[in-house]
Amino acid sequence: MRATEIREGIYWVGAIDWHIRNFHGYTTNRGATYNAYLILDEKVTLIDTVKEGFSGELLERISDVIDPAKIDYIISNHVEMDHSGALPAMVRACPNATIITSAPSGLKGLSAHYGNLNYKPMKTGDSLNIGRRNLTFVTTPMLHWPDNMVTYCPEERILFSNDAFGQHYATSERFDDQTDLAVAMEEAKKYYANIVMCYGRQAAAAWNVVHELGLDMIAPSHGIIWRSHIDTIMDAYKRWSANEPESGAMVVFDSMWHSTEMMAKTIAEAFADKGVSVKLYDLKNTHRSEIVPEILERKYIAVGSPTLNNQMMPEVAAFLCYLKGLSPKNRKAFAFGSYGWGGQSIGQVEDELKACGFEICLDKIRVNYIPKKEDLKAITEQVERLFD
Ligand SMILES: Cc1cc2nc3c(=O)[nH]c(=O)nc-3n(C[C@H](O)[C@H](O)[C@H](O)COP(=O)(O)O)c2cc1C
Repeated sequence: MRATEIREGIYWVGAIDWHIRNFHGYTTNRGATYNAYLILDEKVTLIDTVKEGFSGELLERISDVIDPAKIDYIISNHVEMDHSGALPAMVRACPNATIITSAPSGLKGLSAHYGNLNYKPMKTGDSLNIGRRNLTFVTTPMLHWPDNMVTYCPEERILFSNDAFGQHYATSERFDDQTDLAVAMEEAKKYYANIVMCYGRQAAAAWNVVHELGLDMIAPSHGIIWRSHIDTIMDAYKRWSANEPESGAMVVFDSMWHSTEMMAKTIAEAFADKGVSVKLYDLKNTHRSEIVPEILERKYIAVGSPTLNNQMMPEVAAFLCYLKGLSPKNRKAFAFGSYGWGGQSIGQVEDELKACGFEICLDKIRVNYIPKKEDLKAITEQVERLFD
């Protein structure tokens, strides 16, 4: 396995996880990469490691350019195990290395995971001279763990951005201009929605700092490296972190016997008839991590569930729980569903939508058993009135 030179003396030495399809509950249909970068300078520096189980691949790629024992610094931009899992193996292979981490949270987090190693904590603005290059550290707390930081090399105008700007996308290509940009952007959007969205305020603050740097390259810890389409990904992050979609709708439901499904289709049609772009998702067929990216660009969210044993459907509950955690802002929402007798699910869905902080823009829509033509007509009129 070979290293890929991304700039003179700077190599990608990460691992490609072609087969992973579930990353802590997030579907990764295109696999993933764990990116690590090796800088050859007076002090040999490794930026991030890889997930445990891929340390052999990391060591093989490093060995393609240098004896790993010569590494002086291992920079750990983020404690999470997809970036630090190979740290124990690296410490064994590079006995003289100092581990650079953020202060205080990186130090605390790495110590909790790996015990007492040779750590050197850094604060925002601290720099490390490694020879003809300097590396400057900027902590980015809660983007998306307390310990996160990014590493900037001013001489190369490269930002090693860790999870920011990443995508779960296994490819043999390393750069944005070597692969299909639409796919990279789709995966970047999915990554932002599932991992970063709940920290939109921090993302917007980080965006302002990164924007000033005039970068040649953004080298994240997952997926392809941005060099030809930096503006495209920066513009998308600005839009997503603003969290203020102007239009668009999505209808998300589960259904046992198709009544709630009929209501969902009617609601979707009503949005479309009003010229509002709409997406319809059946939670039986689409995983929640594939639905949430759509929320980034949509203002209206309608969620439907029939009543099952006095409750909403478990898939709907899981979706709403996930959504609440991701906390999209400035959305309008309403609940709907079919029921047999008590019909508690629809109120439960509405309560959860309120708990998400959404404005309830329509009274909950309830239909007893199978919707009749008049019920569906009434639903259409209710939704259309939103735009009168
Ligand atoms: C296993 C089961 C449990 C149900 N429990 C309730 C219930 O507790 N309260 C209620 O109002 N309706 C209950 N129902 C009735 C459904 O909510 C009703 O049939 C509804 O029309 C189903 O909508 P759907 O076609 O979208 O699945 C239950 C139905 C089934 C199959």
